[in-house]
Amino acid sequence: LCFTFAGNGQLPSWFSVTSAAGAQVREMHSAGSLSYSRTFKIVVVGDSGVGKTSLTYCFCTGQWPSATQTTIGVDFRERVLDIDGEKIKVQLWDTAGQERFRKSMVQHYYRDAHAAVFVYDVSDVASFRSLPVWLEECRQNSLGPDTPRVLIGNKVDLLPSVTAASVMEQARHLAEVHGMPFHLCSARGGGGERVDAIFTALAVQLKRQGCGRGRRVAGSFKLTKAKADSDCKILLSCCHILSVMS
Ligand SMILES: Nc1nc2c(ncn2[C@@H]2O[C@H](COP(=O)(O)OP(=O)(O)OP(=O)(O)O)[C@@H](O)[C@H]2O)c(=O)[nH]1
Repeated sequence: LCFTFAGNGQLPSWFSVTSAAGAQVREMHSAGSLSYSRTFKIVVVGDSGVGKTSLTYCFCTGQWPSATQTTIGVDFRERVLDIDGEKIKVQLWDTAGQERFRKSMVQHYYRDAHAAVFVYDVSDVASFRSLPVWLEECRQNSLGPDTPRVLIGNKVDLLPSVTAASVMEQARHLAEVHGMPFHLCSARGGGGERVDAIFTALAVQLKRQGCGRGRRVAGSFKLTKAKADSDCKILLSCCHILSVMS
């Protein structure tokens, strides 16, 4: 119900070479058998419907999701990138935008996160106005100004309006004030490359900052922290579903 390990062996294994901020990045869609030396945990937050699921799906699978459903609790999507010769798992935590599906789980989403991605919908001013709330939630969970953060204005494929343009200016300003890069993109039709570039650049930045060391031994599937993490997440999300249902 809650878990989508997109790309886990479901996708054609292809990769291409590109560069992000001067780094050599081999992009490979994650397969279950791929080994990696460390994991970057990135939380993706924003109002319900801004496109968090679509963006994370797009990055991890290279495809546009034919349909999405409101996220309950959290979804996990992963992709292994080869950055400067090191295989790194980029784990995107696609969190629920709706308050009733977050509740007491919030602190677990943020625990040990290396970066946060804030998303708003350029066609929905309210989703932009909510950003301070998401920034504050992150700050309260130890993802403050020292943590790499990115602001994304999604759905630029929708017709531009005067309001959208003025909101973009305000978004630029907000990003500047909070010291984070601001990107416009679309998870829909043809926007995949841009989405790729945004998340890849963030992963490169995390590598340069030395994040995620000492998490998992490459190729080892016995007693790994990743396995324990994964089991923990399943348990936590089950508890959350039960609490929502009751
Ligand atoms: N036109 C357009 N529609 C998009 C884009 N990204 C997402 N959508 C649509 O917006 C709707 C919501 O997308 P989701 O990805 O489910 O949004 P979300 O932020 O994950 O929502 P919650 O799970 O409720 O927090 C869906 O109908 C998507 O198809 C985009 O870039 N352009």
